[in-house]
Amino acid sequence: MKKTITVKGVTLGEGAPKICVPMVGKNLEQLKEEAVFLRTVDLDIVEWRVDFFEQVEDLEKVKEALAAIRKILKDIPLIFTFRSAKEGGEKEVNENYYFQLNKEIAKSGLVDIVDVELLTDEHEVKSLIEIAHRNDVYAIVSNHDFDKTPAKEEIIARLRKAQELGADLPKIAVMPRNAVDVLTLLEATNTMFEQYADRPIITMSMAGKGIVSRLAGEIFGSALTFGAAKKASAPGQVPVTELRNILSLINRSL
Ligand SMILES: O=C1C[C@@](O)(C(=O)O)C[C@@H](O)[C@@H]1O
Repeated sequence: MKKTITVKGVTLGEGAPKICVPMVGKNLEQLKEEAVFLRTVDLDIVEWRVDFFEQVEDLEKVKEALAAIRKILKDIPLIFTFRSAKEGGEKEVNENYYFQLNKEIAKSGLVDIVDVELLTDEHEVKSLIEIAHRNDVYAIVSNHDFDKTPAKEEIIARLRKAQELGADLPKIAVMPRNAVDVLTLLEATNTMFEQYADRPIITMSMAGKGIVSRLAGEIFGSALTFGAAKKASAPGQVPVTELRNILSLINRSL
């Protein structure tokens, strides 16, 4: 039996992939509005993409905004993600602040999952995961290639590296240049799921060409899919309502 992960009643790694919608507000007012709107959307998990927040470099402001978001979202599972510019995000901060921010938030009791990028300081990644676990917070260890799709072996190696570092949810997002690249991502996902995944994994091939990877996770082995409510946080995200219908259709066909 493969392990599943349950966050506030939402189980990843069982049945249809769960739907995560990113929040991309720039300031407190926009974030509050977004959170209120998201309460009306059929989603399973919310991700706060804090790199979109104008005051992300002020830890106290981040905590304040987070408290406001949590108050509105109530018991919806929440992922905290600072996506660096080099991996497709909005901003770059120095690595010290990146880890300080994530560690403080992991200790805050306000989030359920933190996302940490694989290609950062290994020692710091491990230490952040330890802190997260001590505070009952799960860790995604993620990697993004907005330029290309690495070889199957490389995709698997990165997901396994994330496992080795202690990730609860290894994740990789890659950019396809052609249809074969989409197959490469799906094949890597399937092999990882069949042979090495003792815990749920998250994979996607981005942009229009990669769409099948955001829909067919239940077949190939990806536990979470990112959908768009108002504004997408990455190319290729499918509107949530359509996403839920397709995920259910696939689930019923299996
Ligand atoms: O890592 C991911 C996946 C993603 O890049 C996507 O392609 O859907 C969207 C991001 O918000 C999230 O942090």
